[in-house]
Amino acid sequence: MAVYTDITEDDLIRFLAAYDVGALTSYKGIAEGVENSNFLLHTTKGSYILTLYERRVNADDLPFFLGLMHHLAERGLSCPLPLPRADGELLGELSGRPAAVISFLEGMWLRKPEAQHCREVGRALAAMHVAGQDFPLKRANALSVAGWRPLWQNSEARADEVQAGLKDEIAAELSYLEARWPKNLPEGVIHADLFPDNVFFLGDRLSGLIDFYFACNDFLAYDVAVCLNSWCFEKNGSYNITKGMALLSGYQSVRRLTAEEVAALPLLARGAALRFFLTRLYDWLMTPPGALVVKKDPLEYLTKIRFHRAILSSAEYGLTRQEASA
Ligand SMILES: Nc1ncnc2c1ncn2[C@@H]1O[C@H](COP(=O)(O)OP(=O)(O)O)[C@@H](O)[C@H]1O
Ligand SMILES: N[C@@H](CCOP(=O)(O)O)C(=O)O
Repeated sequence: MAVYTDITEDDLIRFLAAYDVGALTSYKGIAEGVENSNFLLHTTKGSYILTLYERRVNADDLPFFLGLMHHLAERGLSCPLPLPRADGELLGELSGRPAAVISFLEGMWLRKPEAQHCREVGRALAAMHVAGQDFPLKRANALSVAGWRPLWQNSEARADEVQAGLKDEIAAELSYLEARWPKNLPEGVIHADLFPDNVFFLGDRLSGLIDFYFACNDFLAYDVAVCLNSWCFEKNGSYNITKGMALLSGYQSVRRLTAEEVAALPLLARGAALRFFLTRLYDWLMTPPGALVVKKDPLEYLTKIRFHRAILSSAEYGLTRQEASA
C-alpha cells in the first residue's frame, strides 16, 4: 500500500476548509500506487483523491504536472483535474508534504488487458501527444538516458544479490544504450508511465488516464515503447504480437510514426525497459522492510531488455512489413 505519510483527521479537515468540497464524511488510504501517498475522500459533495507528493516528485515540477492535466482536459482528454483552493492555488501542504485534491475519475484499471484495450490505449496515447503539442511549460525527462547511470550507481554494488551476473549485464546494456541513444526524433509532452494501472476503463471503454507525475518532454516514440513494454507482454515474459499490433495501429490511427521513429523502436524499447528495471531495482534494494508499499519485480524488466536485444526489425513488434521498412 502506498501511504508513506500519514494524516490525522483534524489536519485533513483543516486542510479541506480551503476547498469547495463540502464536509468530510470519510477517508482512507489507497492500497495502490508506488510513488505518492493517495487517499480516497468522501464528502457531502462527492468523492475526491487527496495526493501527498513524495520522494521522487520535485515540488518545483508540480505546476507542470497539474497544469498539464488542465491543458489536456481542456482539449477533450479524459483525465482528473486538480481542484483550486479558495485562494486560487492548486497546491497546499498537509503533514509536511505538498498536497492536492484531485477530481475522482470513474473506472477501474484492467488486470488482464486484451488486444482491444491495447488499441484504445494506443489511440489515447497519440491523442495525448497531439493535445500536448501546444502545452507551454517544459520539463526535461530526469529518467532518460542521462539519468540512468546515476541511478545504476546507487544499486550496482548490490545488483548480484538479485541475480548472479546482473552487474556485468546491466553495465554492458547501459554503455550500449548511452552510445546509441537517438538524438533527433519528434519530441513533445509524454506521459512516461502509462502502465495498465494508470489507465481506467468502464467496461471495455477507456474512461481516462491518471498519474501524470512522470510526464515530461521527450521523444514521443519513447512513450510508445513504454506502452509496448507495459501492455503487450504476458505474465510468462512472452511478447504478444497481437496486442503490439493493436497498440501500434491504435496509435497510428491518430498520429503516424515517422520512418525514423519506426527504425528507432527496438532501441527505445530497450531503453524504456532499462529505465523501469533501474527504478525497480533501486526500490527493491533500498525500500526499508515494513514500508507500506508493494515493491515491483525488477526481473520482469530484465526479461524485456533481453527480448528487445534480440529484435532484428520493428516488424517484430507488430508493424506491417511496409510500415517497418518505410
Ligand atoms: N483521479 C483519480 N480517480 C480515481 N482513483 C484514483 C485517481 N487517482 C488515483 N487513484 C487511485 O489511486 C491509485 C494510485 O494512484 P497513482 O496516481 O497511480 O499513484 P502513484 O503516483 O503513487 O503511483 C490508483 O491506482 C487509483 O486506484
Ligand atoms: N509503473 C512503474 C512504477 C510507478 O508506479 P505507478 O503506480 O506510479 O504507475 C513500474 O511499474 O515500475
